[in-house]
Amino acid sequence: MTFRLEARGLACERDDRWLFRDLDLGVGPGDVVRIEGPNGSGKTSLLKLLAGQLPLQAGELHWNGVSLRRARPAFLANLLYLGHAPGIKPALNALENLAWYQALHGESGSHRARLAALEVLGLAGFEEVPAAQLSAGQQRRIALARLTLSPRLLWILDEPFTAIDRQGVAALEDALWNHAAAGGAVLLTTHHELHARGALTRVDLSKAGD
Ligand SMILES: Nc1ncnc2c1ncn2[C@@H]1O[C@H](COP(=O)(O)OP(=O)(O)OP(=O)(O)O)[C@@H](O)[C@H]1O
Repeated sequence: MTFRLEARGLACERDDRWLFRDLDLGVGPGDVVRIEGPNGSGKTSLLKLLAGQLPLQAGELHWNGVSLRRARPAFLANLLYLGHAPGIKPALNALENLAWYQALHGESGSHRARLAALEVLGLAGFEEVPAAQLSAGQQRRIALARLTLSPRLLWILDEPFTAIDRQGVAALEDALWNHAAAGGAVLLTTHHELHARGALTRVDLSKAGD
């Protein structure tokens, strides 16, 4: 399926300072786009704008040529956004977290599929442990299990490699490139060096503002 997210003239002001201005970018099938810049340059803010989590201060977003103001439901139905924090419920176990997430996003999903996703993420044996009792990396892995469960086309991922060990990093890199090769798209921030296995677009915020 073809799709396209287009951003035109985006800007973000924080504390009387422009983090970026007049920013254009587009993403469609097969694209991996890495947002780069030092701490505080606005990478998370940009991803939040692109994911519809922050109101636009300037510019426009279009999904398949239609303004996001009108296309928001179709856009959200195709978006998987993983924020900086793992975004999981500490009192729920891994299986319950995935079921909760799927219910929240109107996705049907089987217990079996959730078990399989947790196994892929190396959480076999930890499925029923409350997330609060898991390590930071294991908690991140619960969040990342959504990637293997969800059929969504556009992934927006904020520092997805945080707290993940070397083996997990390699598996996640595979998942990102496989998603793009299968016709999906990935927009991400990471301080981890990403090994390009396809076309990698870089958007540098270090000189995009004041
Ligand atoms: N909710 C907020 N209200 C006001 N200022 C904010 C808010 N969130 C972030 N900022 C400011 O915006 C700037 C950019 O923050 P942002 O998190 O987008 O940067 P980043 O490039 O993702 O940084 P890092 O690499 O450290 O994750 C920072 O100076 C931060 O203090």
